[in-house]
Amino acid sequence: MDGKANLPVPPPTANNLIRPINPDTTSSSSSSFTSSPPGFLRHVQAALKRHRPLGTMQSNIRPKRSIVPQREVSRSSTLTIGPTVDIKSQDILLSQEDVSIIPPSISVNSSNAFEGGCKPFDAQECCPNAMAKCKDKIITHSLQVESQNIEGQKKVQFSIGNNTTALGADDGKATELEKLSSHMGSLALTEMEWAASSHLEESNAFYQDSKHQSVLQAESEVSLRSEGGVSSQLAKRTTALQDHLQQFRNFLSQPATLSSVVGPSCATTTSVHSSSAPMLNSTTHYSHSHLDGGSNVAAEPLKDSNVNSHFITPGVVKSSNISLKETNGMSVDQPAVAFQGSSSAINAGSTVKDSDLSKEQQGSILKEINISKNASYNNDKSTRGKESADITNIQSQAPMSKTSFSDVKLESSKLEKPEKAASSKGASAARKRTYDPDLFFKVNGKLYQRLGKIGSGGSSEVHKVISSDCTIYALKKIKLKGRDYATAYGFCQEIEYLNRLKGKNNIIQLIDYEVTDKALLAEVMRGSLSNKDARVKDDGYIYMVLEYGEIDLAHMLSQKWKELDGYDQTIDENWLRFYWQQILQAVNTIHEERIVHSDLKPANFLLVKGSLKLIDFGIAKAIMSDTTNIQRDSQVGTLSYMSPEAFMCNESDANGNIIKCGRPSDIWSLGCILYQMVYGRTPFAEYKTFWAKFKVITDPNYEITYEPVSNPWLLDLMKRCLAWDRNERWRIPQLLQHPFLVPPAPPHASSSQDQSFKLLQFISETCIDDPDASKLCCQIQQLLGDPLKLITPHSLSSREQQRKLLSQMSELCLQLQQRLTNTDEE
Ligand SMILES: Nc1ncnc2c1ncn2[C@@H]1O[C@H](COP(=O)(O)OP(=O)(O)OP(=O)(O)O)[C@@H](O)[C@H]1O
Repeated sequence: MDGKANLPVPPPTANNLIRPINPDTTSSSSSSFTSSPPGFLRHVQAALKRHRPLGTMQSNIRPKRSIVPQREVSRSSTLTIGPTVDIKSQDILLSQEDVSIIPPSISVNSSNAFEGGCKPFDAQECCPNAMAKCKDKIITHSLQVESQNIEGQKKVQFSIGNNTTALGADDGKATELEKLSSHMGSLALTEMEWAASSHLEESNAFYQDSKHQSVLQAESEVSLRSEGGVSSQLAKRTTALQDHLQQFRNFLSQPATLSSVVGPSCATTTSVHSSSAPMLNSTTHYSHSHLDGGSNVAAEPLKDSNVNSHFITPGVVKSSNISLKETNGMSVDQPAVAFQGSSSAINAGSTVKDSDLSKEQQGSILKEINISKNASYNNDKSTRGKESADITNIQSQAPMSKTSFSDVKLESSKLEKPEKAASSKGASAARKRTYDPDLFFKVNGKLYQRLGKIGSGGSSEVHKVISSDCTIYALKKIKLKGRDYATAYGFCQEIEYLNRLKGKNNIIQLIDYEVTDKALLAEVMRGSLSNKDARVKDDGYIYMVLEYGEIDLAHMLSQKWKELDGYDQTIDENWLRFYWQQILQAVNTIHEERIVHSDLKPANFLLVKGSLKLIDFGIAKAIMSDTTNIQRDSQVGTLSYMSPEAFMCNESDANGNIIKCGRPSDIWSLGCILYQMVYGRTPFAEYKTFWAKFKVITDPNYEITYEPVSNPWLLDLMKRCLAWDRNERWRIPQLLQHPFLVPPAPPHASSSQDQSFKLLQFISETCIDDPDASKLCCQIQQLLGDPLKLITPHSLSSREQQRKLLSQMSELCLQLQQRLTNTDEE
């Protein structure tokens, strides 16, 4: 679904003064753009308000403040685009289940979904085109409550079209706007400031006034300079701005993936060319915008403002690395280049004159772009070498379609060289690359912008983040400080397991990780731990960047039960089969790798692109090669899903043997999950406290209650998993072949088989309520009807194989006979 196309268009009102969008410059649907002017007018007004000392336009624009409420527009947009999940009710259900040990996992709710400060569409602002690509992704992936979507959507609209429409909206203010365009550089920044201040209003916990003011001040300075008021103080006074620029620059300066720069999916971008009257250019071809931008710079540097406010994250003005992308895009000559609109920040920067400027103004378009970059970042020479490296790097990946551009690229490299030298000379001015930890996580040098907290487990917090190539990930952060080394070691092991399970489809994929305590990690990787009892003193963290899951099974189940509520229905068997099979396959994958998960529960199965994947190997253990069980230092798992042996781990059984946990312990947990899928509650849900649960689960004579279900195989399946004696529990390969998942094939038509099946059919009909007998009938039927399932066609001719099959058959017949005798006696 094209989220943009679904944005509602507000009815035209007297106040909604929208200049028609020039069709020449707008190639995509304009519906989304027309919805944004009011927001942008507010935005322009805010910008102008801050420019009071520079002009007198405020009074002209003030009346516009009352225009169409943005939020209403946004709200309806959200409703058409994003599926919402009633998190609260699910949480309630979960909390019933995990009463004593682990709280429900996904705690996305209105209060915490964006805890951490940054709202999802900050990312849109950082990299609008790539965000256009992943806008839907964000919306559909989000488990955000409506109010958050509203905020986010508002920003979508803002970033899509508000600049243009707002600038074009008010004919009456054209003169002022033209005047204003001479301050476009500052306006661009002021718009950014608006965005920042808007964030400030909306999430003031994260953007302090002081920071904002410093951006504001620096921006004003830049605009003053753009009027010719160049002064040597500028360098100093723009420092605050540079800091903010630097933060986002760091974010964008990470190696960009090719797709983020040139992918056709980055097709929606907006730029406003003030010099040719405010226009909207939604699917702007790069070459076009590039030429525009370039010529504007040359002719009227002060007017050249490809005004675009995308490149603001709250409190952070985007940096000139945007221009790197632009440069890259230029060499690619692809339509719709990501970051095309970035020239606002760049060109705003270009109004700042420095010694390089006059030389470069004479040069090619590329040179002009470099001017912008150089001007914006003149003070940041220490990082410029890196920038140019980035350029080269990105360009080397980009397909070249025009020779002229290749020349430009070379020229670009040449231009960079003297600056590299200058940068090394200017090392004293070098500033440390910084980033705001409230807004970003840094993992192995890569920045990930926070989008909100997804949930927190017993030991970690998990955040939704976006990378510089606009991919959404989950970032799990585990604090090590204060933990004993053994526990910290366990956390590191999760990394080891996830590395081992890389490429396995049904296991969540680890994208990147960092253990800040390198010594600890080294020990884990070596498989040794010398300092077991000591506590981690340093402020160490483990960061894990993971594939992002949209929803977990716990929430899916609770949704499913909510749907069925009041209809007196049981859960759809095919739905159950579909997901149960995926659950089994995921657990089979780790069991084959000799890993026992030990904390299987619905919350640890995540839906990623339609498939269930297993997460959270925090307490998983590897099975030693000489055993099938593992010994644990402590009780583990989530109470409602814990096996009897997990409760009694390391104790002695009746025969004096040490009780260990192994794969069967996971099978028990799977039984509890299946039970919950069938009945909507776990088998011991009625026992609320730890001790009550402990008592019944560890009692071998306790009978689990199974309400009648229409399919006896389903009942049988649950019992196979929830056998108290761990040796009686089925293993996953058997479970995958259980008749519930693999229903017996109907009898073949051949007459000889017919006869044998008739006998079996007759027997199975008489013991329909006896799953054991039915299963035996089914196995005999399979053996008779399709022995090749068990052996190869070639081996069927071998006498030995035939004897084996016959003995298998007689064994099954004997068991069936015995079973029928037993039921008669009962
Ligand atoms: N890759 C992911 N994508 C989306 N959400 C995730 C992801 N990983 C974890 N989560 C969410 O965060 C919650 C906590 O994560 P996880 O279970 O890994 O942490 P934990 O501290 O080990 O938790 P637990 O208390 O279960 O031991 C999960 O239940 C899940 O809702």
